[in-house]
Amino acid sequence: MVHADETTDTIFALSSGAPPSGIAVIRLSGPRVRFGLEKISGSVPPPRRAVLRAFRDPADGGLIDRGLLIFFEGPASATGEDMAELHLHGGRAVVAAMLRAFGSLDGLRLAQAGDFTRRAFENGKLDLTEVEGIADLIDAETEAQRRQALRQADGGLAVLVEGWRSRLLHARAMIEAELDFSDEEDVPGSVADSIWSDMGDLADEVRGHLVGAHFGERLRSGFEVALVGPPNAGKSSLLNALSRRDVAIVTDIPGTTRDSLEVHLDLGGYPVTLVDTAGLREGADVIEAEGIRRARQRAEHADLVLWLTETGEPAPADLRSQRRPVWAVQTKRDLVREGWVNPSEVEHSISVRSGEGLDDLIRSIGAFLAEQAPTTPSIVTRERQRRCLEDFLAALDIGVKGDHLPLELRAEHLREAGDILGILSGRIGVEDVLGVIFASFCVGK
Ligand SMILES: Nc1nc2c(ncn2[C@@H]2O[C@H](COP(=O)(O)OP(=O)(O)OP(=O)(O)O)[C@@H](O)[C@H]2O)c(=O)[nH]1
Ligand SMILES: [K+]
Ligand SMILES: [Mg+2]
Repeated sequence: MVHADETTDTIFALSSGAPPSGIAVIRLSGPRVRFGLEKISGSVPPPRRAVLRAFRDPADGGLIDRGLLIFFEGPASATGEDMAELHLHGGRAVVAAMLRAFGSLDGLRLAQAGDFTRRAFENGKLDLTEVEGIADLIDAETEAQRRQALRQADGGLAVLVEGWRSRLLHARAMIEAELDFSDEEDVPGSVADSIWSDMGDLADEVRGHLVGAHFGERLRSGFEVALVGPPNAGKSSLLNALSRRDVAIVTDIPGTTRDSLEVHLDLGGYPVTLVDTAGLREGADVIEAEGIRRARQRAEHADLVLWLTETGEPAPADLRSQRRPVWAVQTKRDLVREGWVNPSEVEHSISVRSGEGLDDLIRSIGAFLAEQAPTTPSIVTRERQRRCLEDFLAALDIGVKGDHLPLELRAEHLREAGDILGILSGRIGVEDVLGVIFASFCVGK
């Protein structure tokens, strides 16, 4: 897994945001960090102490900037290698000159996306689920996302997996011992019985963590709320009102929206993808019919469907037949006409024009999402993690429930289960997964 050419290089990159900014942070990692610091700032400061230094161009000694310098001595650093941080003035030219100066030094190169985190992973500072947590922490846009990502970056899943792995190793060792002894005819009793009951408990524990997996994955990627209803119901108007932008075209012509359109919102700390769809009606032209097909499809995959009509009538049966809830929402409350359902009788009644009912609707959606949250926070947040744990359970269950199988075969399934945990934490066989995960990072992380 360790590539000699990559780890012998010393990497550097701008780790703070795009200049100009108040301060820019350039990070370095690798065996030639000391050499780089000597060339640029004259000497290597004592580890973990911020010192004020002049940074000079190694070519002509010209002053580039003055700023803070911190040296971290490996292996007690984020990557496990020697590292340094330079805090500079965050001007474009300052940053460019500094990067150019480091690039002119032998054995130093600009880092690629995710290089620093990759080294931390390869040097055993992080397991793969922690790496995934860090990626999510950087991407987190809402409070609930931040908390979930931090739990994972902090080793929430990694610690569990490590515990499961050692229980599995213990079980396998006991079974190996039993297999060895069973050659001798007169060994009494069987240790394996207690082992299998512990493995059964382990399976239940993992199953428990999978219960919240769907919520965890949705919290990471966003919950989908679909706006569905007949033409002119006011779907696009509601999308615009909730996102406080003119995202969708609104006209009094039925069939204005022909394709699905989405916006990302923060509703009560939860990430929500709000989807506007084409109005559902019979006898539409080819383009509109395709839009209607997509609308139904989006509704099928949504976590919540809002059925918008001017009358507040319930949604058609086929929309309500699926598992996720469908709320009937009466629109244009400001226009409520005689003979129509009294707004006090429908659950949600709104007017985009007057603003009535909008806050209530937002609150209800937030409360609905909060209700979905499992009582213990979900620790599984990605499809990759969930699939690993499902495969793990499948292998473990064959072992646990296989009293009719020879002990060797049951033990073999435990070995397989252990390998799957290794894939989950990134210990084995994951080169292809690694490429994808690290490429999703920014340069300098
Ligand atoms: N009075 C009033 N008019 C509204 C309200 N909401 C929407 N409208 C009007 O209703 C008409 C249709 O609104 P849209 O948001 O385009 O409706 P839609 O459901 O997206 O329509 P399609 O995309 O054609 O299916 C527009 O003329 C809006 O201005 C409201 O709360 N009160
Ligand atoms: K319309
Ligand atoms: Mg529309």
